[in-house]
Formats: sequence, structure tokens, C-alpha cells
Amino acid sequence: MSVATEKDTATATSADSALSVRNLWKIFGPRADRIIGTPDAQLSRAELKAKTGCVAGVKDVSFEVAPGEVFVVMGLSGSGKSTLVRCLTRLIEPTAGSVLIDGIDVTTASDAQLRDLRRNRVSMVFQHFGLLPHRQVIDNIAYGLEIRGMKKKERRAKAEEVVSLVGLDGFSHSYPDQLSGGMQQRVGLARALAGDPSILLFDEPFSALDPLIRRDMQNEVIRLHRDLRKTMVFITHDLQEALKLGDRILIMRDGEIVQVGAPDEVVGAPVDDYVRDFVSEVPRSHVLTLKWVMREPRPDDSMDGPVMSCDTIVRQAAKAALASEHPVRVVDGERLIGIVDDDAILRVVVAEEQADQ
Ligand SMILES: Nc1ncnc2c1ncn2[C@@H]1O[C@H](COP(=O)(O)OP(=O)(O)OP(=O)(O)O)[C@@H](O)[C@H]1O
Repeated sequence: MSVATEKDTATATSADSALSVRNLWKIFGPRADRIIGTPDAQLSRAELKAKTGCVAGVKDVSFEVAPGEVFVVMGLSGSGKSTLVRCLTRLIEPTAGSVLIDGIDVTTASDAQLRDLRRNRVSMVFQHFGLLPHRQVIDNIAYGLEIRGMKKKERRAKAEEVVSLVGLDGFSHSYPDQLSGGMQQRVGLARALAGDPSILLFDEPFSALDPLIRRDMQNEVIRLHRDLRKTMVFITHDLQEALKLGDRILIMRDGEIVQVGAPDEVVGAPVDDYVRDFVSEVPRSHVLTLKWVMREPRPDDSMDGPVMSCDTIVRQAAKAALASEHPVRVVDGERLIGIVDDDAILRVVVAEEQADQ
């Protein structure tokens, strides 16, 4: 679902980023602000806790999110995901660092700027939908618009537009408790979209849903992103969800960044055993692109094989590649950058099938 290509995101700077996080810290506990800049800041989370009683929830985290990108933050329980996402709009006050949204420095924003940011620019979708039980779906969706002071007729019309967008047609006048969990989360999604924010923050929104409904909702997010091109920051502890939704994935451990990369980079080149362990069960042919299995072209290579983009997923390429007598020519735009032989495809697919047995 990439809009922001790797190249775009790699060159994104604070000026053209939708979100820019620089050296962000959140330390919980007494005199937390005195720790940063001292040797104690380098201690592991456990050591810091033992020595000072403080917990480093987020530790010197920096990243940029490009406009229209889906950026996933992933990590096990306690790794600091929720703290990080809450620091972005100062629902939790960061201890140090800066957060820029649409070029506005959230960490130094005035109360009025912060209010504007939370009402108009950033919306959150939580696991617990937080719907108002005595309000109909339509008025739950319009709630943020009401806070903004929009007139009833106008806000209901706006909310009605989003009702269709998230597949809630016919449910506008239902009450939350008449809806299933998945439908309630659609209301949460619609409420977040109604204000037309520039960034959507998702904090484990689908964790409590049944697997099938969860898959539906993930597809819904993919569809909405395709249609609306909103910048999204999505928190999850589920690697499959991260790989499915993310243009890039940030993997956290003990408050720190372990790796940031596109799904194929995380699976194809894990930076350490922690990430390797995480991705060990992932079916590689579903994630790796031809870039990861191609070799250098040689002068004697046949030029009669199929041409495929280097971003083609191996599994999608497999059928046509294996059906051709000639190797696949891998291109980046117009440029030939590699060759993929049948055995390179088979190595990935067969290894995966053996792992399944
Ligand atoms: N208010 C707080 N006071 C002290 N420590 C806290 C507080 N909030 C979070 N922490 C600690 O900060 C660390 C990061 O917690 P956080 O909730 O951000 O992790 P998480 O990755 O979101 O986990 P989960 O998936 O379980 O929500 C944990 O060690 C947690 O115990």
C-alpha cells in the first residue's frame, strides 16, 4: 500500500514530513528529567529502575513519517508503543525531545495550539472504542465536530458521509450496544475520520476483535488508506498486522528502536537476533520482493524472459516466472537491475513449505 516509496521516506526531513520525532524520551518516576544527559541514561531499563526507581518508557527515539505513509510501531508488551504514541499529542508529557506535526512543534505548543492539533489535525483510534452509549452512531461520529462548534445539520451531514466510507450504511440511528465489536470499531474509525485529520493514530485498535473481524478491519484500513491517502501511525504487537499494513515498521524493545524498515527489509535483513526471532515464522515469499532474490545480470543471460518490477512480491512472481523457459528480468523503472532464476524462487518457496511441515 506504499505511497511513500523507500526513496521518499529515506530523504524525508522534518520540513516535508507529516510527523517528525527527534530524540524523544519519556522517563516515568521521580526527577526523571535529571537523568537525560547523564551516564544513567545509558543504563538498561532494568538497571535504571534498580538504581533510580525510574522507568524509561521511551528512550531517545527519532523517526520521520512521510505524508501519506502508513508507519507501524511494533513491539512486545512493555516495549513502549503506547507511551510513544501518547507522547505524540502530549496525552503523556514527554521528558525530552521534539515532535513536529505538520511543521508544528508539539512539545512547545501553547494550550491553544495543542487543542487545535488534537481537534483538527490528529485523530486517535483506540482498542476501547469509548463510544457514548446514549448517542446514536451518527452523533457519536459527529461528536468531535460538535466540540469544534459545528452546527447540528452540518455535522450530521459530514458524519453521514463517513458512515458510508466505513461501511456503516443503515446503522446511523443505532445505539452502540446494538452493534458488534467490529461494527463499534467502525464507528470509532468513522469518528476519527469525520474531522478530516491530517494524521490518524491507531493504538492497537483491533487487538480485542475476533481474528476474522480483525482481518476485515485490517482490510478496511488498507481500503481507506488507498482512498484517502491519510498519514497513519499504527501501533500493534502483531507482526502479521504490521507486515500487512505498514509501508515501514519500527520495531521497539525496552523503549528503544531496534530496527526501522519496509516489511521486506525487516524480514529480509533483520538487524539482530531479536528481530530475526520475531520474523522467523513469517512466510518469506509473501513479503520478500524480487530485489531480495535477484542476481547480477550476465552477458549470456537470455533477454526473452518476463520483465517484472523489483518491488514484485516473490509469491506473486512465482507462477509466471516458473512458467517461462527464460529467467525473469528485474527492472527498477526502465532499468534492468537483476535476473531471477527459477531456483532462486524455488529456494524461498520450498524452504517455506518445508518449514510448514
Ligand atoms: N505511568 C507509568 N508509570 C510508570 N511506568 C510506566 C507508566 N506507563 C508505562 N510505564 C512503563 O513503561 C514501559 C512501556 O509501557 P507501554 O505501555 O508504553 O508499553 P507497550 O509497548 O504499549 O505495552 P502494551 O502493549 O502492553 O500496552 C513499561 O515498562 C511500563 O511498565
